[in-house]
Amino acid sequence: MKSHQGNEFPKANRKKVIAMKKSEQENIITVSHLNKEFVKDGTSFQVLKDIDLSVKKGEFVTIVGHSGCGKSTLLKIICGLVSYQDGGVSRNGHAVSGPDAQCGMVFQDHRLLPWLKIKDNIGFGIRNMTKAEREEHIARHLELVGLKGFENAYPSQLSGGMSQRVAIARGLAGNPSILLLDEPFGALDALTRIQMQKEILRIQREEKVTMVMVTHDIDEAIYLGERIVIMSARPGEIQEIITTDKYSRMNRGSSGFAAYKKKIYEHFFQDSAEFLQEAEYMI
Ligand SMILES: Nc1ncnc2c1ncn2[C@@H]1O[C@H](COP(=O)(O)OP(=O)(O)OP(=O)(O)O)[C@@H](O)[C@H]1O
Repeated sequence: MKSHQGNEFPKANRKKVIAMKKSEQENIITVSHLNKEFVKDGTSFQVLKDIDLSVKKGEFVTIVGHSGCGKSTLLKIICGLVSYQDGGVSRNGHAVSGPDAQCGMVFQDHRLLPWLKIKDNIGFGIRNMTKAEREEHIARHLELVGLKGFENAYPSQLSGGMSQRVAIARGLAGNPSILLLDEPFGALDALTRIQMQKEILRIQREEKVTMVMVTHDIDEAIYLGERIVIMSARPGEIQEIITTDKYSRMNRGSSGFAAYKKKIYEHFFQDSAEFLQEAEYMI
């Protein structure tokens, strides 16, 4: 494998991805034969191995896998925040060469700037707008995430769920065609989390944004994922991609939902049937 550390992106891959893209017009994200190594204490170790993943425009894809299998790294590579060794990554038909406004990202911790009001956190990256346009744009995004009236509040005055709403608004404020979400609801209580899952689907529908979400919550992965990507332990490889149907996915009590759950558990626990039985008994 060719070694490639730092923030440069392999030139050969750019051409390869652009050529490949012409035959796959409908894919807004294309990851092909991606490998990623990190170096720790002078020794390199492989984090991602031969990742092939295409995401269609408007799709909602979820990713599940063991801790440390490289899920966040994969999102950061797609976003252009982290470089890679081999393979190709393209967004909107262009090889990724760094972060840009076409791709927003939301992290588990909201990363709001505590000294800025909510409206200024959302508007932080907005350029090329008049003051009036900017204010209108921010107001629209606050309304989108259900926080109308909170423009002058500070992050410390918001709950965890509200802060994540602001982070989502900020991620969408640059009008990206892709929003990558890295465990965005991981720190929320169960009820707020379910509420946020509904909200993110509504937002995706209204904004027509393609979304890829990493989650540790298998129910969440099923409920949101039109396709669920299951990754192996490090080095992370794609083990299976499950395509879900809307009815089963969105009905948590349905037999279809339970079948998806069983299938996913089987990847992570050898005795999944026993595990599920035990879980039921304990309830
Ligand atoms: N910048 C870095 N330098 C060195 N090693 C890194 C770096 N970023 C991540 N790693 C390592 O790469 C591996 C994958 O990390 P990553 O955060 O992508 O995993 P993950 O699947 O998202 O984990 P989790 O589910 O626990 O968040 C881990 O072993 C991590 O320590």
